[in-house]
Amino acid sequence: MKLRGLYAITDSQLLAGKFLAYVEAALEGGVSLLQYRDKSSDEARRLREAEKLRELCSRYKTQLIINDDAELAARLGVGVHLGQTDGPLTPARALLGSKAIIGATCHSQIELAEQAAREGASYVAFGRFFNSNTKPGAPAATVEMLAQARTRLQLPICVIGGITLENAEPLVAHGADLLAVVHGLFGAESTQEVTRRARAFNDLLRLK
Ligand SMILES: Cc1ncc(COP(=O)(O)OP(=O)(O)O)c(N)n1
Ligand SMILES: Cc1ncsc1CCOP(=O)(O)O
Ligand SMILES: [Mg+2]
Repeated sequence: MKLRGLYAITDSQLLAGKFLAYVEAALEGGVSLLQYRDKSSDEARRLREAEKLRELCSRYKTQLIINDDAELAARLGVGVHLGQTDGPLTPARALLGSKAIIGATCHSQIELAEQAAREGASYVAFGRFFNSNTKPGAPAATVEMLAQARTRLQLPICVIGGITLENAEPLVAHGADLLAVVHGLFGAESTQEVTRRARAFNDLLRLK
């Protein structure tokens, strides 16, 4: 099945004290991929939280992806997202097997995406497209580059960086399959608003 839809990404600071409630609210609204993104080095906590997310995801039939850490993904039997400095794709594919979802950060470079495709990525991610509070220093990408990438790549294309319900439409129109969102989803004031936003992202992608 082609990867398409809302790609919710967790943020430890933003979700402090409401982590599982907000994640479940998003899943309730419809999430295709959920990424566990925790940049801390507390491995025990990371394992504990990732296990909880795996349980929640299996209830909602959502695919769990671990950021940065192919070993943790292998331990849990889930997918992984790797940036340009998070280790090579080929050994990750060998470790996780042919069915695992493996994503690759390609910033704004189509050549990186073509290489990731050759090395077995399941999707490629471009961005940031807009200003991002979560990762302000990420290299910028443009809609023009996205349109060009769409003509050159067969793999599902994920877009990331400052995406909200107000600015996502041109990205979908220019070929994005997956909308990866932190603040635009989890920055909401209530669980009800998280669910509403998730549904609205799915409407934008014409999935529901
Ligand atoms: C879906 C998705 N796209 C891009 C990234 C960024 O990955 P990376 O460049 O490795 O940066 P960190 O997220 O690890 O800080 C991502 N995590 N997910
Ligand atoms: C991890 C990452 N990589 C590029 S931008 C970004 C952060 C996305 O978060 P937000 O949706 O809050 O901008
Ligand atoms: Mg990374």
